[in-house]
Amino acid sequence: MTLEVDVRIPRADIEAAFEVADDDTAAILGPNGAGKSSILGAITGTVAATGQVLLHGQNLLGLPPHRRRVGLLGQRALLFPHLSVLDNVAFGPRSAGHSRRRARAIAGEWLERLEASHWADRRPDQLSGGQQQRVAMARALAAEPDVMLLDEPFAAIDAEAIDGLRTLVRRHVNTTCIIVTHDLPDALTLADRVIVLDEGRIVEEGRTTEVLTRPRSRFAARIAGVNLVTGTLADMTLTCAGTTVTGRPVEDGPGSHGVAVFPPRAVAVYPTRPHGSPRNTWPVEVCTVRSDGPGVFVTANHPDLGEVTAEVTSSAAAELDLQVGTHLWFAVKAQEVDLLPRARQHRAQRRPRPSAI
Ligand SMILES: Nc1ncnc2c1ncn2[C@@H]1O[C@H](COP(=O)(O)OP(=O)(O)OP(=O)(O)O)[C@@H](O)[C@H]1O
Repeated sequence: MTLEVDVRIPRADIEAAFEVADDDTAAILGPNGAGKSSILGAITGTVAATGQVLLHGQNLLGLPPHRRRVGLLGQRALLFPHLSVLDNVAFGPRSAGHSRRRARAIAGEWLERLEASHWADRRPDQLSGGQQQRVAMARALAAEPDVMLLDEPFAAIDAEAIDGLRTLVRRHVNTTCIIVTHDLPDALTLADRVIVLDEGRIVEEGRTTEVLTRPRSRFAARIAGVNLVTGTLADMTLTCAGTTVTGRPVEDGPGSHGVAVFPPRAVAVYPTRPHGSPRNTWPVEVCTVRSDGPGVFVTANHPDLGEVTAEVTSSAAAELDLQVGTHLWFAVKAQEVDLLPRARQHRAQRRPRPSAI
């Protein structure tokens, strides 16, 4: 369902209007205090707002929070400490009017989908933070929300658990969704579109890869400023037109669409083809040269990969003939390249909701 947001939030002078298309995911990015959580609060009903939040043509602002069919997963799991994991997850279906038995059956199914059924009888304090967050995700999804809001859902999770949780979100959050994040991989792997908020106003909005490759706002430039190449993933490669980019192994398997991400400082620049070179060695033609502080950014075109930017020191720049049209070689070590599955491409792999049991 398409979500149309056009709200004013008096507590912090926030005014924002945007739309999230049916079953799309939008990432809201922005500096601390920009108003990201307040906007989610306006949608859930915990923050006072005027204007409208339209879903099925109905203005959610006129409804009490429990009737909005909006699910929220925040930084902390906030499970009910006195209930078992199963009963925590059954809470949503039970509140929606299902019998206790049916609510537990739905909860059991969600726990299985999120690979958490072995904790069904435990209490929340017997689980790690990452495990609790997985249960909280099951609890939110078991209520079958029309819209899912994720407010920095991995911010308090140990680094090694984040990839697994992100994969679960990709597979199982199959409804219109907004994620607030500071993390580039979250935006790239989960969001179709990016909305950048600063001081309560939207300063930039667009398709994720476009905003992150050509950021116009200072904030997007700060978290992006990376090279992104889109293509088809295999275990350790991404193929774009006829060129293969080798990187670190990817979890989400061969055949899916993905993106190779590497920072300009990882790109080495040579006037001729380097010997004993890394796997990723590409002939390019310079299109722009820009100085920024101590670094010089050289953007060059490759016939398959498109524009790639390298950052070199000013002394290295002086030794190279950096004119528009100069032919150079760019080289990037495979361990500097992150391969990530793209947001949209997993829609087909997503499973139906388990309410059909
Ligand atoms: N309960 C509150 N009452 C009044 N003002 C608040 C309240 N909570 C937050 N604010 C103000 O609202 C503004 C936006 O805060 P919000 O938490 O929405 O920003 P954010 O972009 O989510 O920030 P962060 O990334 O730090 O979580 C800030 O100026 C903040 O001081």
